[in-house]
Amino acid sequence: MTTAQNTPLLEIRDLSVRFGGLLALSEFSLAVEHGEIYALVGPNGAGKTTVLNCISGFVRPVAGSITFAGTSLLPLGRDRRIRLGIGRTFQQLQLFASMTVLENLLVAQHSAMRSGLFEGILPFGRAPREDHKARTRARDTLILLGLEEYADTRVSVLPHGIQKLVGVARALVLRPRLVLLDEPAAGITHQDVEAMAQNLRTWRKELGTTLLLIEHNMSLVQAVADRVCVLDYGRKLAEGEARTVLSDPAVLEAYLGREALEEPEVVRSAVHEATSISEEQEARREDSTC
Ligand SMILES: Nc1ncnc2c1ncn2[C@@H]1O[C@H](COP(=O)(O)OP(=O)(O)OP(=O)(O)O)[C@@H](O)[C@H]1O
Repeated sequence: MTTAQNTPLLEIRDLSVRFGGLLALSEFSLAVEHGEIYALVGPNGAGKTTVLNCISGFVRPVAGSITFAGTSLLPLGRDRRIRLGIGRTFQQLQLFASMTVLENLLVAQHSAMRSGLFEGILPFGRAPREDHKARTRARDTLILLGLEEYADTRVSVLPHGIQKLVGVARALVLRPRLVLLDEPAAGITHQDVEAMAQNLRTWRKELGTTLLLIEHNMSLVQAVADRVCVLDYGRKLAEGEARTVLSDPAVLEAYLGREALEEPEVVRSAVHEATSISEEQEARREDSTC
């Protein structure tokens, strides 16, 4: 193992963010290892998206540092961060709805080219060989995500679950080292959640991508996350293996409120919910680590 791999791929130290009088993040620290699937969870307004926004450059913290692959991120603009290998999906998908799936992936690469991500690649039309490369990469990404049948379909007519996958494909087509996923399971069916869990494991394995995801869907978190961090009021409340962290009374209280915690039945069912990883999920987790 090289020295670079001995240090975390992403390291956040003592990050604080203010929005006017609101302290959205307070001395928040986090380290994500190479190849890890790391989940950030917590109640609404806890500060999860703010963490992702700080990493990708949409929000500037008032204090702290973020290091990615040994490079300090905070002095860098958003394009530079993408060029370093940080990809991202959004809660609001931000796809071009009137374009086809393939065109969305080509546009993503085109934008990256313009910002210098793929140095030497010229815009479409002017360099047919490079256009061919971009199309090949887009098609490969669609195959990896099982989306090839939708390549020539307009995004607007696709079901929401498929659109979410297209959002992920758009991030993965640039082959990021780290991908930030903002609620990949939001608004998708139970069946799609299963598929999403399988996908996350496949992407990690096939592309060697490290994944940092925000998620409210605890089934998905338990199925895929190597580690979980719970945020509450901008502070880290707990961190560790999903099953342990999600049954921690302090975590349950943050989600359910103190009154609910005093109701043994509520606690029992919440703990059950938080710890009931099916045998099937366990088996798949073991498969993916082979
Ligand atoms: N641009 C902004 N301006 C002002 N306040 C903001 C801004 N962005 C976030 N906030 C506030 O900061 C706090 C943290 O927000 P954030 O979106 O990071 O939470 P979250 O954990 O992602 O919530 P959710 O799960 O509901 O998406 C919230 O109180 C939110 O209202």
